[in-house]
Amino acid sequence: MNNSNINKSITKKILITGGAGFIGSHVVRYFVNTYPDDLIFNLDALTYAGNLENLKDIQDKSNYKFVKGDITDEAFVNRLFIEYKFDSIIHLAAESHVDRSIKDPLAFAKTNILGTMVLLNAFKALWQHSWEGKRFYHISTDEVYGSLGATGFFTETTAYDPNSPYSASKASSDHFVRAYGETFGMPYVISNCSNNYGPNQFPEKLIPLFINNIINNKPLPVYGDGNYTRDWLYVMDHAVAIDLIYHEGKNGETYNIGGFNEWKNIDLVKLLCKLMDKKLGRAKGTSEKLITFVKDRPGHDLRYAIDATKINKELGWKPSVTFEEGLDKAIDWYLENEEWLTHVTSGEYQKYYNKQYGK
Ligand SMILES: Cc1cn([C@H]2C[C@H](O)[C@@H](COP(=O)(O)OP(=O)(O)O[C@H]3O[C@H](CO)[C@@H](O)[C@H](O)[C@H]3O)O2)c(=O)[nH]c1=O
Repeated sequence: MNNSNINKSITKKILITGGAGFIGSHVVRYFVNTYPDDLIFNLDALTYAGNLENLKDIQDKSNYKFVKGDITDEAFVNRLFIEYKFDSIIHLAAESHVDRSIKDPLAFAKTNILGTMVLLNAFKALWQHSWEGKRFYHISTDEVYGSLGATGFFTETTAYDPNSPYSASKASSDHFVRAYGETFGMPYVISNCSNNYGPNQFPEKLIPLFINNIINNKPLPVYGDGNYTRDWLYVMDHAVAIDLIYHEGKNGETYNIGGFNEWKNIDLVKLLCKLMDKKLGRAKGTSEKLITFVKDRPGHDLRYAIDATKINKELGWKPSVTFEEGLDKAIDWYLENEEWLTHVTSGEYQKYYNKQYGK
């Protein structure tokens, strides 16, 4: 196994997949602005969840290039790798919504497993003769570990035990990345993160969906009894962790990333309602009336909680944004960008970009 880590001082061609999506767009912007000497390529299929509007502030930077394409298109990906000879990959492109994975598991296997393998193969074909200074970084999820009971934490050595088609597909892609490391000597690193929130998140996930519904006076569908627990992390803190792991993480290692910030869904939703009433100048208790308990998600994981000691001790990372600050910033962003919300939910941006980039 090649243990050399990434050298910051040498100009690199870095491919970020899924860079037009929620977490990806924050990572792309951070890298483009922080590393002007590196060339940042953003490969994204611009599905319903990807949006170039998310990156309009950096679209003309000389160290940034957008490429529209699907990671499952093997011939296209191989051509791209031969043309640009990427030094490293930060792989975020994925189908990510658990409810969608229950409706269409195959789409998740295709993008998350097959797509990852296409990238691994293309990277292997380029560099197998010499892996020096190269790295495949797979961005993954804490859901691969399955569900916790009322106590305990996921650590990097917790056994994988995925429950949803989404988490099974991410667990599988993690395994393939490790297998390419063991079998072909590919230098890799993996991180598994908890629930992200912040600007630009597609309003199907809990926080942006409920903000959007409160704005529009629509019901807030809380699954089951609402006593499910998630750990929440502001998306920019995730982007900073990714930067640290990419540059300073050890090859062949996994890092867990979390917010040290557990909330029961129902408590989080009530807090959101309170904050939104204040922001919208509505009477106390107005938004809470929108809470509607609905049928539970099948196979709903009870609790996720991350032990982020390793990344803290080894790389000095910890979240910088408190939940109060983060929620406040996120709510303000959605209120200031209601047009974005309308456009992404109507698919209008997609039509525009698909026309512009050909589809
Ligand atoms: C959309 C929705 C969600 N929920 C519940 C289900 C979960 O317990 C919690 C959060 O749901 P979601 O926002 O869908 O996120 P969750 O299933 O935890 O998964 C997220 O977090 C994962 C990391 O833990 C990421 O890997 C996934 O890509 C991301 O989608 O809220 C509701 O009660 N009602 C809803 O309408």
